[in-house]
Amino acid sequence: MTTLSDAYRNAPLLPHHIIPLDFDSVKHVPESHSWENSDSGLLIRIQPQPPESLPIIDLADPSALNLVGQACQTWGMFQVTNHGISSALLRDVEYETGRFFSLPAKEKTKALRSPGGASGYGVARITPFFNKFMWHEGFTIVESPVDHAREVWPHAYQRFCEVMEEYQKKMKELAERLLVLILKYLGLPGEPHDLHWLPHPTSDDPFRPASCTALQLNYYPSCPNPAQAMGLAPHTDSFLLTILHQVNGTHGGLEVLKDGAGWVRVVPTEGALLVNVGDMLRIMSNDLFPSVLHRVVVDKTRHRMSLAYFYGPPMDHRLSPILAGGAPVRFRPVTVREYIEMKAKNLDDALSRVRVRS
Ligand SMILES: C=C1C[C@]23C[C@H]1CC[C@H]2[C@@]12CCC[C@@](C)(C(=O)O1)[C@H]2[C@@H]3C(=O)O
Ligand SMILES: O=C(O)CCC(=O)C(=O)O
Ligand SMILES: [Fe+2]
Repeated sequence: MTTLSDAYRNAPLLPHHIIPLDFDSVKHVPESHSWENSDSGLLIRIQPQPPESLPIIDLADPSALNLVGQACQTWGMFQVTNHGISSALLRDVEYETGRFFSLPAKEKTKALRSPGGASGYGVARITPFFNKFMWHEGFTIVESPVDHAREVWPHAYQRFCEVMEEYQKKMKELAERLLVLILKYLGLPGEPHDLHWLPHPTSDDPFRPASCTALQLNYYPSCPNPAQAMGLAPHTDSFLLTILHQVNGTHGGLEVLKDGAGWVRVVPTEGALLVNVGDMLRIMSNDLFPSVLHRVVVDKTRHRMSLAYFYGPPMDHRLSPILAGGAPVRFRPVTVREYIEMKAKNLDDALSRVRVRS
């Protein structure tokens, strides 16, 4: 079986593209982290637009299928309520995430991601594509975090692992529930032969191949000069769907690039989870659903945390557009593994490399 690390092995990172700055030790934004006069500096300016609120969809609503489909088509992003994730579990993951990031830098680097690996502590994977560093620390979990958690807490790693594993289990159920709706909306025919990795409504296959998933814990320290810094640089997510939980959601920080309007702030709704379309779903929808560019801005006094769960098909699955009614094909087939490798090497160009030119 191929894993996420196999896909990343061919695009290893340099050490300075793994180890985050010790943010506790700085009083000013260092040159390495100042985007003000860099190519992407223009991007930082906060737009005067009022904050946008994304559609909020109640999953218990009988018309959820259409609402979800419409939101994917217009925004590529929406919020869900009645999502089945208990507030107790959310509180537990928040607590454990905070417990990790509040450790001294020296302790956190014990869980450092290896150069060719996918999991562990470090800067965002997209860092090498920008000439400035982000005001951000991440901890990527692929399946079980036990190996890294043990390095950090040799005797007290269990609670962290239990909570993160339970959260991933619940996230997977939610992601699959959403995908079944979305694929129905796209007009998937009755017996999807090559989609046997999705749960079947009536007969669940015990030999169903494992989907490719990851959980990313994000930490954005407070920043002495937010106008100079970038929390997370503009990117689209790679997998089918991302489900985002914003800790203490009320103050936000996430922004999306909206046609004609520039960067607009997304206001989180308490208790709702945010879902966004990734590149792989864009391919499957034959470009009907946009995978929107988003970024994170930081705050002068408050740090921010978020948990992003990424759900994709199994590594060896061949992605191709689902075509309802003879539309021209916009993307050529590509396996999940190939796409992840392309993205690791080319970032934003990855999608255009699978696009069929007309
Ligand atoms: C399973 C995934 C999805 C990854 C890569 C890998 C683990 C971490 C994810 C993120 C999280 C932060 C933004 C992003 C752009 C990044 O730099 O790392 C994401 C990326 C992607 O969606 O491509
Ligand atoms: O922290 C956020 O709000 C967004 C995180 C994100 O975009 C990601 O992890 O891919
Ligand atoms: Fe993202």
